[in-house]
Amino acid sequence: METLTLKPISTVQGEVTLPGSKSLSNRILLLAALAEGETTITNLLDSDDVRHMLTALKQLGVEYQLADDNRTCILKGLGGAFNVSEPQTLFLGNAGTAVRPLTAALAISEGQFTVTGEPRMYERPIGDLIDALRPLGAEVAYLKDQGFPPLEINGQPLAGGEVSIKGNISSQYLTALLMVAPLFAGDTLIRVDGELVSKPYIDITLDTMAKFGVTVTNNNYQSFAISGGQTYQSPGRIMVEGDASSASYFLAAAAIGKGPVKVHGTGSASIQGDAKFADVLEQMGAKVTYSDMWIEVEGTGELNGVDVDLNHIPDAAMTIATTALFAKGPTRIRNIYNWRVKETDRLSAMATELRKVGAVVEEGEDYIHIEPPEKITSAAIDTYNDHRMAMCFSLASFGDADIIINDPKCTSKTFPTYFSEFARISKT
Ligand SMILES: O=C(O)C1=C[C@@H](OP(=O)(O)O)[C@@H](O)[C@H](O)C1
Ligand SMILES: C=C(OP(=O)(O)O)C(=O)O
Repeated sequence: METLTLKPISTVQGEVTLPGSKSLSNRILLLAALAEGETTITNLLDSDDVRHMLTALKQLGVEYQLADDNRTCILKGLGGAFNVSEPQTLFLGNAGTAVRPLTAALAISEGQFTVTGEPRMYERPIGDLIDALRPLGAEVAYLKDQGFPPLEINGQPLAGGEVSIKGNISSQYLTALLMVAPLFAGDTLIRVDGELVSKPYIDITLDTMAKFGVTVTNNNYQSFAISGGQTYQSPGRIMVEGDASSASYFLAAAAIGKGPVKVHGTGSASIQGDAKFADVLEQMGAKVTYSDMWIEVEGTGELNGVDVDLNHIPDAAMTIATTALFAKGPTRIRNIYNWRVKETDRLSAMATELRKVGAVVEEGEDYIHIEPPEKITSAAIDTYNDHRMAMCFSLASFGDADIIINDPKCTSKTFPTYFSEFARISKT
């Protein structure tokens, strides 16, 4: 196994141009494929999750040209759902933003499809989405465990209607249903059954749909009304915002060290919920400046632990867990049960690895409580094939000890060049 040794650093300083947002890249690619007209997508993320979406679209008959750097894509929309004569097996890795929306899109397309992925994807639930699609007439079968991929889908046009969906495990199921609802023959009313997690991701979905010409009536995230028989319309050109979750590591590093660090590509005008991550750093004591499309953080020399509900920013929330190593007093991150069904069981993985560097950690069913150590212990950090575990633990190198990151290349899911960017702004 490859490892990366991070030598102790004292500060970070500089500017980072963020790679494109994963959440936006995969939404835009799918809607551009379903839309009428040609779309030029710029600042597309070049990473595993997006590559899986691109490969799947090609298999589904979508024509596109990718620039040499994979960041500009000119895509010819189909003007409706997919229509494929040969059965297709789509390998979607561990990309939730590909598996969930594509499953819904395939369910309404003509053809026979098998959705496969990495072993971890077979442990990540999808039953709440299938339970919503089946009453509408979708034919989806589980090929292994009930409620989990791999899936076999016998696609066909659907009529729409009234449908309930659970949103307490992942917002991606609702996102998937919202994205296909305009293509149903008739009107649709989606009712969210119970609690909805990760709400800001629904804003990303609705905003992207609007950019492709479809308006949804959002009744306070409890129900959504969508007219049927619509066709998405290409906006012509569309630029992907910088990834706000990827920004969190650099901003937290500035809060721990001295900074300043300025990230370009996300800011107060961003549609991504994770752009609000810096508010938590501010609450901990950092100085934060927002402009529309950049964020700057400067350390003040004092970081305090916080007790926060971070359900709205589950990905960037992980960055607070390792920032907490350098805060005065304990930090508690609450309402994050669904960390358990992401790239790994992140509550368990985070607790295990934080303990290795000396923190005293309580792992609750849906929270984590972290007492920072007096001094960081040198450790080899396991990353569980989870890009965010690897990126979060780069922050532990602010202690006076070597930090070894096992399998650093797992950042390729969303940020293949992360460690070189981190090294570029690091000062020993
Ligand atoms: O819709 C999206 O783009 C995402 C939604 C979130 O998932 P959940 O809704 O499962 O929390 C987030 O963790 C994931 O990285 C991306
Ligand atoms: C949870 C994540 O990914 P996915 O889109 O696969 O759910 C993530 O990127 O942290």
